[in-house]
Amino acid sequence: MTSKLKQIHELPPLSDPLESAKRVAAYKAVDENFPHEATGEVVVGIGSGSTVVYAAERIGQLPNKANFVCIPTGFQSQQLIIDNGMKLGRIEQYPEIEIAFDGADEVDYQLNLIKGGGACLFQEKLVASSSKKFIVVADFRKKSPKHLGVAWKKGVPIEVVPVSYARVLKDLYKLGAVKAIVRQGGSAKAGPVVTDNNNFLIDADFGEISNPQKLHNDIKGLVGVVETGLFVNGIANKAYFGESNGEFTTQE
Ligand SMILES: O=C(CO)[C@H](O)[C@H](O)COP(=O)(O)O
Repeated sequence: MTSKLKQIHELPPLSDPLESAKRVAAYKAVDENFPHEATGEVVVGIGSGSTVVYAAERIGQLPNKANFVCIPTGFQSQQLIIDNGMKLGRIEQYPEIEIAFDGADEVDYQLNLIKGGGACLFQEKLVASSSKKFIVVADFRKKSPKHLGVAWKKGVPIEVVPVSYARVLKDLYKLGAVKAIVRQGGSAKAGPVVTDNNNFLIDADFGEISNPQKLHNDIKGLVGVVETGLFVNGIANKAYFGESNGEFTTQE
């Protein structure tokens, strides 16, 4: 069925080269991993952010898209599914997902990720950890030369129950954070960002993270923490990176 689709090299480049990099990563990830020939129902996870927009666009171009049930990771992703004419499902109905596509803020050499720059980390982790195959789509800026905390300098996003934020901030400093702040809405909203789950987000900078699994476990053990943006322990199967020269690279 892929042969009926326009191939990526047949498409005109986008005006912003960074957008072209995101598109090539996402289209290639879908083309090479999506079960195109499936005739029965396929449950697909759709992540959040600006790169996964192109993955949803590509899946929406498939002629058998009526067979797919797409599980969102938040409000933006729900809109993406609807806008691309795909069937929307809920994780409560489909707790087992065949394949999920999502972006990342940083990817290390072992395919550990920092996610949550778009404030959707909890549902993103729920969907990714419920998927048999989890494919990351990103542009070249997201690759870390080695550890997490090198390319992404804004800190590890952590979703917390609102009433616990002050306590968690103190505890994060005890765990070694050099800076921890409650994410603010800025000019778009006075006060903190409120997630799709009605929680707050803390961004905690731990510098270069040599043991992301341990850091995740330590943060997850704090009272008030719902989830961390450290995606570790082999959760991601493969990453596609759009490069600045219009090509793509992979890591698995
Ligand atoms: O984790 C995320 C949202 O919570 C995004 O996937 C991450 O921020 C990457 O976004 P983009 O593709 O726009 O760079």
